[in-house]
Amino acid sequence: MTALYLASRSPRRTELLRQLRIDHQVLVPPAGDGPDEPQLPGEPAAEYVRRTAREKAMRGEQAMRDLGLPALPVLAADTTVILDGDVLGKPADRADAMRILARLSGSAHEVHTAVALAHGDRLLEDVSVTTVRFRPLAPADIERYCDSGEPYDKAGAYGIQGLAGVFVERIDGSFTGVMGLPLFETARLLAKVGIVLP
Ligand SMILES: Cc1cn([C@H]2C[C@H](O)[C@@H](COP(=O)(O)OP(=O)(O)OP(=O)(O)O)O2)c(=O)[nH]c1=O
Repeated sequence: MTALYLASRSPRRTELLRQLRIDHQVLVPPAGDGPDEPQLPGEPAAEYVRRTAREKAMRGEQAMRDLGLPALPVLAADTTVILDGDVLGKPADRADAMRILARLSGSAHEVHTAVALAHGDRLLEDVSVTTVRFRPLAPADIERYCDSGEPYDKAGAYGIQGLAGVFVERIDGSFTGVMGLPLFETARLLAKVGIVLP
């Protein structure tokens, strides 16, 4: 039986929720809804990621009502890579991916994944913050990685779960959070609306 709606186009989020064996239905607002809200002037990166996750959950809940679907909790998340206070989002193109990866090379960055759960008049949220340290990347590493096609739909132009795993010297935090849905925080939110894991 469907326990919740996942308001996300991210295949990683579906996969991670499946790992918890939670029956869910993907519910994305109609195409043409546009990209995520841009960062507001002066808005700190850490607040931006939380707000974006809340807005995704609220848009999902609106879509549930508009479609006349049975009322269930709506889960959404947003993942952002932060370096020196700058938000490194999804790369616009290859040159952008190369520029982002060059910035990540040989240093540590933070990955924030905010999770929001809308249910009735409640909007619950949590955030996972992970520090990821990259080894120094040679220009040839960056070229090859961009050729793989992996950077393009991912915040910070990399996926820890794929080829970029070899760039990661260490992480301090949540692997699933870096991938897009922190399972510890997600399970804790789901418990608050009575969804227990098998
Ligand atoms: C850093 C990192 C990000 N990512 C992905 C997770 C997210 O899908 C994406 C960040 O973009 P998001 O804007 O958080 O999510 P999305 O646009 O893919 O999906 P939706 O808004 O519909 O929920 O980057 C990885 O898969 N691995 C990683 O290591």
